[in-house]
Amino acid sequence: MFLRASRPSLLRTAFPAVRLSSTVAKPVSLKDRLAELIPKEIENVKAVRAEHGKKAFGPVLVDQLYGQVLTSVLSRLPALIWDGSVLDPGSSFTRLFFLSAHPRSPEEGIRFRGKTIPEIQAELPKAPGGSEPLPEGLFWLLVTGEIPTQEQVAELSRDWAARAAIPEFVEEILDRCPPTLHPMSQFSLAVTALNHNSAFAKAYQDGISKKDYWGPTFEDAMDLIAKLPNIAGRIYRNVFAKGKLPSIDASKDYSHNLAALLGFGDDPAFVELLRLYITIHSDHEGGNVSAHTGKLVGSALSDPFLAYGAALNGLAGPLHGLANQEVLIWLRKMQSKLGDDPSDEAVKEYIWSTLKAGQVVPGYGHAVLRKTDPRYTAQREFALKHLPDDKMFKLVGQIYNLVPDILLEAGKAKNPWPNVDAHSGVLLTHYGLDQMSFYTVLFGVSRAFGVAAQLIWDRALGAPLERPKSYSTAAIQKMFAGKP
Ligand SMILES: CC(=O)SCCNC(=O)CCNC(=O)[C@H](O)C(C)(C)COP(=O)(O)OP(=O)(O)OC[C@H]1O[C@@H](n2cnc3c(N)ncnc32)[C@H](O)[C@@H]1OP(=O)(O)O
Ligand SMILES: O=C([O-])CC(=O)C(=O)O
Repeated sequence: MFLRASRPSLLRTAFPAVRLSSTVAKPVSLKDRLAELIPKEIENVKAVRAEHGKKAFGPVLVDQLYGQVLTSVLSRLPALIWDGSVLDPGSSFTRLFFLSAHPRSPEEGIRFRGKTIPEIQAELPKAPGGSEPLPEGLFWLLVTGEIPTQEQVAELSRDWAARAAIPEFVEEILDRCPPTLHPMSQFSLAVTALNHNSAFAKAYQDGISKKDYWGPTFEDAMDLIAKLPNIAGRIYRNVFAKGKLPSIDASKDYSHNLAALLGFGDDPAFVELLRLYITIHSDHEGGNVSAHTGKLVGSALSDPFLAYGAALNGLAGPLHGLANQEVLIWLRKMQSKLGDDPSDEAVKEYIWSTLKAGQVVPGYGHAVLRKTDPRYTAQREFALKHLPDDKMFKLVGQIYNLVPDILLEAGKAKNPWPNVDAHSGVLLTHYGLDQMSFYTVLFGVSRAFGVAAQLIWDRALGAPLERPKSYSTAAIQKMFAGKP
């Protein structure tokens, strides 16, 4: 709301804090003042980028600090150590520093400790009668760099089952959440509250030496992973009124227990899907929002529960993990508008209408990948094997044939190909888990594996506090003023 200074004396009496000039209106509300300042600052930033954008600032260009030109600096600058997984070793560095001298790398996608998804599918231990890898084996691989034996994996299943119970007060927190509170907010609340029993926080208070940090961090990391199925199951049953939570079965693997807690334990195909799902969503090197947040918060020696609670809040954003929910909402809207069997022309028009409305096509594009996400391909192969005739699966395939050309024609997205989130919801929906606001919780259960593995190593190797330098636009202007 703006006050006109037409009657200065009256205004001064009623609003003494308002500074008046005889001619200019001054907003009294902070938001109104901000609304005035924003367009001016947008112009100012444009001018700074036009004048100084191509000037080198350390290893980067000024423009890259603001992002979007050439490529956002943060997704290219080697800045983090992350041991569990890497997207195309070497190529990002090459592209940042030797852009013109080297051909563009194809960015083939994730490797867990050097192994591609098909390789881990072949090499990691399976459940009796199962054909998908057990996430227990993936965690062993992330932590040690080694493929575990069947016995080692069985021991992890038993250990996690033994640690699975959550404190009563955490159950109460969840039971008191309104069902309208998003499942990811409930998830983050519960994980943060687990810090109550953190072995690391206690050991730190008791004066543990730096060289011993990794021990209690390991215990917390194991507790964190072990307790997630009970938290996820409780949220699912509370929010969607799905009845009483069963107990953990110590003779079953992690994914089987998670499926049972959600009410799908009797469906072997769903259990297999969860094994694949948790394995492939676990880790995507260190710079993605959730993993990086976990590492950043952990660098302050916040315990693994606090660090992972923070990571979950990042995963809950629609440009990151929540995109799997957004994909399903988008597909459902498309189906309700165009019917079950739409023509390519109708689908194209729907995709264009999304872009023209200033929205992103969910499930497409990526900050680092430059081709179809191999996690998308793994899920597509699962669908071809288990649900080839599913209508929504067919729609996902149809969209795959149309979106990349449209994104290329629109001319903004650097990667027109699908990411992991373009496919996951369709698989879950097929088995009856069609409450899309819950999907990112499952992603969160899985991502804990990667973040926890790295937190253990960060404490073992004495990783430093993370504190990047930042600059204001005014500082940039001052620094480069008058310089060619
Ligand atoms: C597990 C995961 O986190 S995977 C990613 C999940 N997220 C999604 O699927 C959401 C849709 N995708 C996107 O929004 C983006 O591709 C991201 C967030 C994944 C990557 O973002 P960026 O690294 O900034 O991508 P990029 O450099 O290609 O962006 C350049 C422009 O293209 C646009 N763009 C990128 N992807 C898309 C898309 N799928 N639909 C429409 N526009 C897009 C960006 O919004 C940006 O526009 P702007 O210049 O107006 O700001
Ligand atoms: O790597 C990224 O930025 C996003 C992503 O795909 C993930 O975290 O799984």
